[in-house]
Order: sequence, then C-alpha cells, then structure tokens
Amino acid sequence: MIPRIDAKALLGGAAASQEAVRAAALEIGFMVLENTPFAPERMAGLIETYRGFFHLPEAQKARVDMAATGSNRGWGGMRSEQVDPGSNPDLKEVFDCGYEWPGAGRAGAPERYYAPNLWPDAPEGFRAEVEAYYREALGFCRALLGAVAEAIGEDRGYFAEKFAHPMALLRANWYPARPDWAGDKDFGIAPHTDYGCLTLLATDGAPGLEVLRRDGSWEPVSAPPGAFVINFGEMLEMWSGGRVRATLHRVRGGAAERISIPLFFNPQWDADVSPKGTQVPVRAGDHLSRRYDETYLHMSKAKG
Ligand SMILES: O=C(O)CCC(=O)C(=O)O
Ligand SMILES: [Fe+2]
Repeated sequence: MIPRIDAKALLGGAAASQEAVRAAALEIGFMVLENTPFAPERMAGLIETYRGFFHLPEAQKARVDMAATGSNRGWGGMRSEQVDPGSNPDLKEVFDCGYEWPGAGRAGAPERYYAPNLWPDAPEGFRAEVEAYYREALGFCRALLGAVAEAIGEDRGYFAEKFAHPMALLRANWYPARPDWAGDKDFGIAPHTDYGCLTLLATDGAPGLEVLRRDGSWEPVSAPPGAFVINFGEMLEMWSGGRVRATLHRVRGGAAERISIPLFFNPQWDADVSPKGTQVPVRAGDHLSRRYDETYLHMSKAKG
C-alpha cells in the first residue's frame, strides 16, 4: 500500500511521518503527500491553464514545438517520446519548461541542461502562472528532499547542497481519451522509472497512474489537486547506494482526457550522484543526457 503522509507534520519533523517516509523511500518508492502548502483551487486553476494550451489548434502549439530545437523546452506532440523501448511511443502531449541559468555557459555547463524556455502566446497569463508555480514547487521540493534525507538517516543537507542550480524540469502531460485502436503496447505513458531524484506530481484527481508492486501486480494511485504523488528516481537510487527505490510506473489512459503535472527535481549538472565510497564519479548531467537521448525521439534522431 502506498502511504498517505501529512506534509505539514513531516516538514515540522513529526517522527511518525518521518518513519512513514522512510518506509516509502526504502520499500515502495512512492508516497502521497496531503495537507500541502498548495491550495486545491490554485492547483485546479493551473491544470485548467495547461488544458487551455493543449486544446489550442495543433498549428498554434507547433510554434513552440521542441522538435524544432536541440533541447526539451516547449511543446512535445503525440508520440514524440518513447519511455520504454518495448512499448510504442507514448499517447500523450507534453509541455516542458526548466531552470534558466544565464551563467551556465561561463560555469562550463552544456547549454542543453539550462536551455531557454519557450512560451506560447496563449492562453493569456500562461507564462506568469507556470513560472510562479515552478518557483514555489522548487522550494517545496528542496524542503522535501531534506526531510527525505533525514528520514533515511543522512544529514538534512546531504543531497541538498547539489541543488544550487537544479536541472529541474516542470512538465504537463496531456493524455487524450485512449483511442479505440490502442493495443497492448500502447500507453499514455509506458512503464518507466523517473530519471532524477524526486518527482512532485500534481494531477487532476482522475485515476490512471499505476505503480508496479513487488509481486508483479499494478497498484493504482491518485491524488486530488492540492495533494501530490511523490516518487523517487534513478539518480537518488544510485546516490543512496540502491537503498532508495526508483519504482516502475505507467498510465494506460482511459475514456476521458487526463492531465498531470510532474516536477522532476534533478540536481545541478555537475553533481556526483555515485554511491558513497565508489571510485568512479557519475555526473548528474551525463545520466540525464543519456536518458533524454533515449526517450525524446527528436533528440535520438538528432544524434543520428
Ligand atoms: O501522469 C501521471 O500520473 C504520471 C506521469 C509520469 O509518470 C511522468 O511524467 O513521468
Ligand atoms: Fe514517471
């Protein structure tokens, strides 16, 4: 069972909440956070703002198509991403924006990790609302990662100091109703693990997300606006020496459209995410680049 945890109690240091997070991180890889600082109305509004964008005519969305760029900022159309080589490309559209760091080049960071965002001219107010959420969600993720570090027996700052310029990516997923012709290899998002440390996932409350249990069955999980599904990614699994679990999950897609908004909380590009005591460093940027090249089809094509 995926635990449901009170965010206020957790961030206030309540021992029972910490214990629940510890079990979630080390055994399940998923948890639901309730009683968060994000009001349900605000999150429902954000979802409607993204919906307004996804419902625009295709030609208008194409003006911010990431496929015309070498990076992953802006709109990604249907089947533009394949998260599982054994399944077909995903039946979803996405809108991605990320961390902008004007000094990235001077610091030696490759441009792709901190590429400039692309903003559509509609719906009105889209950019301001999304940017405000990005900033606040980033702050919340920082606090949360500190609490997770503590819960698994590390210093609060153990991971946090590698997030000065996080390669954090805010995405909206739009899953239209599952088409009649869809088969066994067609998913809204095929089974995958997330690439980074921690994912803060807001949803419209509709079911759809399923998490792989150890017995091989799939457990549905949902959270209404204002609550979040949290899961842990590949970098945190590596960084913690395999203690924290990055768990497979998927969305098949249903009769009605569905929107989810994950914030992938990734460390800064040059963070070493190898386990303690290993001789060979693993740079966060290299891991992310490899996974991006494998999944965004416009990037794997660009590589030849
Ligand atoms: O839509 C969802 O509930 C999950 C999305 C997801 O797993 C992802 O974007 O990585
Ligand atoms: Fe995911």
